[in-house]
Amino acid sequence: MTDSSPQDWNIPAKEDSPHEGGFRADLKITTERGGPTYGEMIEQVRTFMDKVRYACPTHELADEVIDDLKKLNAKLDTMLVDEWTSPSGTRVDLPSRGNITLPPYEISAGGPDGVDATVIFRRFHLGGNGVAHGGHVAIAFDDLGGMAAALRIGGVSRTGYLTVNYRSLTPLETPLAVRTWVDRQEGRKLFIKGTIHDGDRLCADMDALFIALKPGQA
Ligand SMILES: CCCCCCCC(=O)SCCNC(=O)CCNC(=O)[C@H](O)C(C)(C)COP(=O)(O)OP(=O)(O)OC[C@H]1O[C@@H](n2cnc3c(N)ncnc32)[C@H](O)[C@@H]1OP(=O)(O)O
Repeated sequence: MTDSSPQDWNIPAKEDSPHEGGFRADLKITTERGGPTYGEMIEQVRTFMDKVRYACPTHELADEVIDDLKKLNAKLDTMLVDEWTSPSGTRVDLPSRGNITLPPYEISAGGPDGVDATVIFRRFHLGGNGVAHGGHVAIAFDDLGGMAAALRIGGVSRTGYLTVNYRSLTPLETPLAVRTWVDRQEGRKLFIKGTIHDGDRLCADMDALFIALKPGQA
């Protein structure tokens, strides 16, 4: 935590926050929270992060940006809610459900047989030499692999392990085809596979284990 605005991030859930265990048990889907321009707000933050990644500000400009950001942070401080009622992660109408921490993806098909999505790694997902950081590739697989597991079992699971094979370079700012699916299930264990393609070229594939949470499990 920086400077003068200490923040208790562990804001307790309210009584009507429908959660149980490690993830929300009763996923109340709404596209209302955060208002009609929430997606544009998230997009502006992503664009800002793109600029930050490549900008070399003067001392004066850095100070100006710091002042502006302090004002914005103070504005958001007035509206912080617990994680269960934050729109980030539940806005199914937005790329990556409005979750700012994820590379933006859009789902084209999803069900018990798997998930098809298009992901775009942004400029701020740069690893080096103009291509995506491998960790960000793994994040895309983790979320979309978890989604394939969730759609199979109709409940939540946590990642046990996740192996990524980086087969070729993963470009930035390019729509990439992601597919994740349940390869097999043994009780609570869901063995998930996934691929990311740039056109016909395989960029990476995934082999993961997700474990369905028991009721109330953290
Ligand atoms: C739609 C949105 C999707 C979002 C998806 C995001 C998913 C995430 O990122 S989750 C965050 C990262 N993951 C974590 O933090 C998980 C941390 N670990 C845990 O909480 C626990 O270890 C947990 C819940 C995974 C499993 O614990 P528990 O419920 O006690 O199960 P446990 O009895 O140990 O294991 C169940 C089975 O899985 C096996 N198993 C567990 N972990 C592993 C592993 N890493 N490798 C291989 N097998 C494993 C066990 O051997 C056991 O097998 P069997 O039934 O054949 O004996």
